[in-house]
Amino acid sequence: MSSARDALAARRSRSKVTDAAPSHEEILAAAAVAGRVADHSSLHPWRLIELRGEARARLGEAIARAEASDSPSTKPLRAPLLIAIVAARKPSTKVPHWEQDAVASGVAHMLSLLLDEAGWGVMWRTGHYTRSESVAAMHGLGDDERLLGWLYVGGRLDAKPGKGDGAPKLLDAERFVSVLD
Ligand SMILES: Cc1cc2nc3c(=O)[nH]c(=O)nc-3n(C[C@H](O)[C@H](O)[C@H](O)COP(=O)(O)O)c2cc1C
Repeated sequence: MSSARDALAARRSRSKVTDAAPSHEEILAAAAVAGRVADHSSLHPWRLIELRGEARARLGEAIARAEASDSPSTKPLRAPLLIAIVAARKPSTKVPHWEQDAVASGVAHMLSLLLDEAGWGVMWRTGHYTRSESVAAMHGLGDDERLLGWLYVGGRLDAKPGKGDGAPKLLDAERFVSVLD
């Protein structure tokens, strides 16, 4: 098992994946760990929805309705498994929605990292239709739930030499970190 530092330094998004996909049990195991992110008042303001098989085609139809298009979108078919990230806002006088959404986003990043570390290809995707009514209805979202997009998950293609097979470059953190004293 790699350290969190090593896993994050090596992580990269994979836009093209094969038809292999992690099982529901693997997603449950990864979600149990991803849900360990800091969570103000432990509200657990998130949930995940796995879209497999025909559900991806139904999402394509919902996207078409959002776009007033005659033909279903084929975008959801780009991976065998889509994991919808839902910010499930809970009633709280102490924790505002933006803090709750930060927790849901954190869970998605951690889940993405864990799946990448386990050898799967992952890419977080959205679109201008992400918060459309038809897409919300297709997922069965409640009034206090908002989609943050989908993790597209599948098997990794063999890396072509020289293409995406090296360690990603780390950021020049001096640009993003300042000090007040
Ligand atoms: C909330 C969110 C939504 C995103 N939506 C898209 C998207 O719709 N299309 C896309 O090409 N990349 C999208 N990205 C960016 C990719 O997931 C990925 O991070 C980016 O291509 C950079 O690659 P890297 O993760 O290997 O550094 C999104 C990322 C986040 C966090």
